[in-house]
Amino acid sequence: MLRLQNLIYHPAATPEPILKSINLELPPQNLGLIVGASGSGKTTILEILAGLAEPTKGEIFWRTKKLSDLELQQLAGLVFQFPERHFCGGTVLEELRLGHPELDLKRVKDALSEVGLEDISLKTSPHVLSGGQQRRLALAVQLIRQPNVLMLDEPTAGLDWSMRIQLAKLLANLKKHWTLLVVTHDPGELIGIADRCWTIDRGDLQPIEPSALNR
Ligand SMILES: Nc1ncnc2c1ncn2[C@@H]1O[C@H](COP(=O)(O)OP(=O)(O)OP(=O)(O)O)[C@@H](O)[C@H]1O
Repeated sequence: MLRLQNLIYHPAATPEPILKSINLELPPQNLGLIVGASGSGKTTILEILAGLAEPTKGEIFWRTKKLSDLELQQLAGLVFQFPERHFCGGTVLEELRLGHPELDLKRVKDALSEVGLEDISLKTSPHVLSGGQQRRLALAVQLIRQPNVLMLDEPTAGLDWSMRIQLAKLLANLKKHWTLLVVTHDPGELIGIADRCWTIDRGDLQPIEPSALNR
């Protein structure tokens, strides 16, 4: 269970807090969906959970353990918006092993098969993959590290309708083994696979029934 307790993020330069005492609980093997407009604070939540920004106040727990920034970096696998823009390996294998040259081939292949890319050659350049395959590879890059929570920032942005459906199916499959937290301004096909939903408006996070997002 991931738990955020009274989390505030208020940089000195901003008149209003960017996150206003937010609370969130996400059980294991659930998909949590945070929906909010541009600038509402979605990416900031993920950056804090990935240990990339320090909250002003509040606590983050995994099960009963309160986590430090360093522990957060190990907890979370963050897939940025448009992750394919950040690929820097010359091949799929290099991309998966970036920062982890010791990872054995079995682990590489397991990560690829988790995202349905078991048939691609490890020598392929990430840049020649289709848009949908690139998103899958970006997920595998995080999954290979076996994070406790896989976090995705606008995972369906820039994908066409059929690729969005395929990605939603993949995420529904992944949550059988992993805990997922997704943030988006455009929930669409993600609503149907979400177990818990929240809306965020100017840093104010509130729970909402997934069915209410469809209205
Ligand atoms: N360290 C910071 N200092 C000042 N302002 C910040 C800081 N971090 C974030 N902000 C501001 O907080 C607001 C929320 O940003 P955030 O990126 O979390 O929003 P978002 O909901 O992810 O929007 P988008 O989808 O457009 O990225 C924005 O107005 C942003 O400029």
